[in-house]
Amino acid sequence: MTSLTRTEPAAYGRLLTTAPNMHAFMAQAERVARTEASILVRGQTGSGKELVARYIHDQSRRAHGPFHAINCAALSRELMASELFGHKRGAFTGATQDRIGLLALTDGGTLFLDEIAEMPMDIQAGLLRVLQDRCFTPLGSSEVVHTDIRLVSATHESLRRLVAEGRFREDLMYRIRVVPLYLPPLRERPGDVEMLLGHHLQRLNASNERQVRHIAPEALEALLTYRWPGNVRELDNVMTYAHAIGEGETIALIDLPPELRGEAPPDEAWNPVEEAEREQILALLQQHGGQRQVVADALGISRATLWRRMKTLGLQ
Ligand SMILES: Nc1ncnc2c1ncn2[C@@H]1O[C@H](COP(=O)(O)OP(=O)(O)OP(=O)(O)O)[C@@H](O)[C@H]1O
Repeated sequence: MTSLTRTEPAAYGRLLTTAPNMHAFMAQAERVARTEASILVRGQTGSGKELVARYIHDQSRRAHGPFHAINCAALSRELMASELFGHKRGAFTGATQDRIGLLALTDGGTLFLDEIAEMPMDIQAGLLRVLQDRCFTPLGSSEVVHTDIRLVSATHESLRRLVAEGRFREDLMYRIRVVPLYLPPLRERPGDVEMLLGHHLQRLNASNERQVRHIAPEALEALLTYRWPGNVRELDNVMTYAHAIGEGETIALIDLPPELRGEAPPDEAWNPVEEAEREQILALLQQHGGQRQVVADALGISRATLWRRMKTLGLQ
């Protein structure tokens, strides 16, 4: 069995790494943090872009000012406009009260705009005005509000390509990517997968009954050779799953999700009843440190039935 070697990572705020290219990346982030330049972090999903933005804020002269983050992909056009610019009561149906937007709330601080490529064109125009003239107008108001924000944006897409396709304003692109930073994906950070496996196991051991001490060699091989398209977030989820699903001190290959074992995931046809059952079993496994007998007792079924249900639900 393989016990993970515990390499002490460097911590940049909450971002942990042991990789030389990441130390270089964070040193660069630290240097630009001290300027007022707008920064665009380019990186894959789950690779830590928000942690980088937070670190830049904490290292900047604005560290004592506010830090706010907004994910442009998660909001409708209307909600994004009102989140950012705020609105006056009566500005639209449902606006029953005045609302102060993030652009005003972040005055003197740093605003992190995640997935900026998803920002609709008319909101882009409003943001450009903030960067050029340091002012904006809340929805339904004629008042001009002044604000002093430092912008850190992030995208997993090429803004140049979006500009060429007419989906992103060229003038705004130049304003927000004064300094572009390219965050390496997890698979290009030497040593980080192993370090993060150890880190997450320690965290999971601390909050669960099950105490994992080893990873079986073939499971470790699968974890180290996987491409991690969802980066650190995916690694975190995979370890939470493996910790909940297996038993005893060792994570075995069978405890890993199918994609890590080189298999297609179980039938994707979504079944809400099965989904609810899957969640219930996972929650109980987590709660009882992976002890299947206790989980079977809690569900009022035999251990063999639990095993069969878990197999049907793609949990083993
Ligand atoms: N190097 C790291 N060390 C420890 N935790 C990390 C690291 N990178 C990311 N994480 C964790 O992984 C998760 C995803 O990170 P984060 O939200 O910063 O990624 P992101 O690139 O902004 O994701 P998205 O593109 O989906 O918005 C968070 O829980 C974060 O704490």
